[in-house]
Amino acid sequence: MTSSSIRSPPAKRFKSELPSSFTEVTEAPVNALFTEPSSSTQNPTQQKTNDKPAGKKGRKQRRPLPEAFSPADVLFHDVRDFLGADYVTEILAKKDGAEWEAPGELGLFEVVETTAGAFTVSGESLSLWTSSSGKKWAIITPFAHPRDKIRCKIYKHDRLCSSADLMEILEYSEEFRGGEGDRRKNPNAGCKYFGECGGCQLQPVPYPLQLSHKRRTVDLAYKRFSTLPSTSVPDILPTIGSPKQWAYRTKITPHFDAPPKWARAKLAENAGGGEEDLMNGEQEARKGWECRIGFERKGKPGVMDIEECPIATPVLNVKLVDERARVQETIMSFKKGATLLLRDSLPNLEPLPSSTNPFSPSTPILPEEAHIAITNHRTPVYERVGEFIFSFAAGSFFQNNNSILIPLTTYVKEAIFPPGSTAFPPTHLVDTYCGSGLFGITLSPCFEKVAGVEISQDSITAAKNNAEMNGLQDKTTWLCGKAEDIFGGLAEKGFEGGKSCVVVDPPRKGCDEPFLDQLLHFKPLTIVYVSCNVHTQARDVGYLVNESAKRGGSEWKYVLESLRGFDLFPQTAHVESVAVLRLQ
Ligand SMILES: C[S@@+](CC[C@H](N)C(=O)[O-])C[C@H]1O[C@@H](n2cnc3c(N)ncnc32)[C@H](O)[C@@H]1O
Repeated sequence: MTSSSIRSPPAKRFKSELPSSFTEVTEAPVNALFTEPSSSTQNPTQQKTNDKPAGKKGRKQRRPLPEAFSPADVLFHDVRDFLGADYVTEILAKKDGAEWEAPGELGLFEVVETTAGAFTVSGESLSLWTSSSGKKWAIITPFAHPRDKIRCKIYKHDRLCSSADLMEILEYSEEFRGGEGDRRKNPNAGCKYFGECGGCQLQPVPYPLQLSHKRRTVDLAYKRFSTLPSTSVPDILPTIGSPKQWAYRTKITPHFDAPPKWARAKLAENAGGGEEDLMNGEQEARKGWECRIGFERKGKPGVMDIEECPIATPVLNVKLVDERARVQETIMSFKKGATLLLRDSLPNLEPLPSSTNPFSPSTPILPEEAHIAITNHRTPVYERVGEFIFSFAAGSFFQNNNSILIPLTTYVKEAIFPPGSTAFPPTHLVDTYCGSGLFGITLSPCFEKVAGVEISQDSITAAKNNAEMNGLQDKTTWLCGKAEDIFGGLAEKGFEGGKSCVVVDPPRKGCDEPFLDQLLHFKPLTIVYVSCNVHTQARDVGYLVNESAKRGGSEWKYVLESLRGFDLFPQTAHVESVAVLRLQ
């Protein structure tokens, strides 16, 4: 794999420039930084002359292949590209299980010194190990970056690769360090849990390079999973950065484990006594283990104790102190672990906007300090996106980075109505997988009619309520039902493909074929597909483009006009991808 996997300069086809509301953060120039395997590594003390499998002699390891489009599948593609597709194809063709067998020299719990050569899509490092007989193998180590010289310890073998724990960075690569979260630069920067917490893989990476990484992710996803020829995939446009790169996350869900069984048994021993016995018993039962409240450890079981999360909004971190104290105090009453919910909200609106007294866009924007944190799943949360107000139950879906929602929704609007276009503009919008109506409501000023479709009745109720709070009850329709069988229901409400645009924003698993088939049958003028999983998006977009070419013959087809990532999740490896398809 080489740097040519990212094409530049950016596409010319989608003329729309960034809306004025964008805080543009320029990407770092994309070069070989991410991808070149550096020189291969052999631990000199471990060199042997043959490739006996590291597992039991002769035993074939039969392991299930990862589910298509899953993180494990994406990782396997990273490994394949890193080792060389031809080399991997050759190994897989042998059908003797060789792809599962780590070189004998690379035993479990081996400590290896190596130089990281590439970045996986999920932000881990890949190093190349070549055995003395020439077998190539990848070592995956989190929290290291391309060109870092590292010491790591192998803990698991997998197909053509091994996973390792990072023990030490012997020499830092300069390109991938020096971001705001690099604690070498400033010991108080970023997060003190970086290197252990599974949440943010990219913290030390300068932000422009984070954006380049996400652009590369979109590019790779379409190469790997869309089945489209390169001529049908436009150059990936630069990733749009998040206005806030820290303190942006409006929802966090820390977990905690229940006390160990033996501790609860100790407590039970004293249950029959008086109050003093009970207190002493509880003190005893609390000894010898720690109540940890936080997030999962990377690559290890169990929860890490985390007092503060620097990507969460300030009000959530303040509330986290109280929530942690509450759990620590009552932990002995828990038989099972649990997950806390902390959600950032505007304070209750008074009077509550309604269809007769809708939210006024001139309402002053409240400062950060006025926000509150909600912890009950059912309590309504209020969030403002530009001139619109949204309310939804704290436990239901809403995008987690409010700071980028105006750029995102403005971009979708401008993709539907490209400046200077002479094409017939859509008058109707169908917001599929609409949640509480984010796209339908924010884009409503551009349309005569808007319909939202959603599987969750609670979200549809919220969407209807949001339409009313914004005075949009007359031009909007919200339908609960599976998106898989919805376009028929819209026809009677005056929605025809020939005057409509469809926004598609499914969950991570993407759309299923019945939905995509109905979408093709509906034949809207424009489809804007927004996704937090670019791999399933690439699959679905490939299906739409390929099937439309088959079904439309020489009459019509969908063309993938533009592709771009939005950074809804700074410091993490996740990207939100927006694909624009136009009917031709
Ligand atoms: C990624 S969220 C997007 C929500 C909304 N567009 C937003 O940005 O706030 C995906 C939504 O799809 C809904 N959903 C999941 N499966 C669905 C299906 N088969 N049909 C319709 N909606 C579905 C979920 O309830 C969820 O609200």
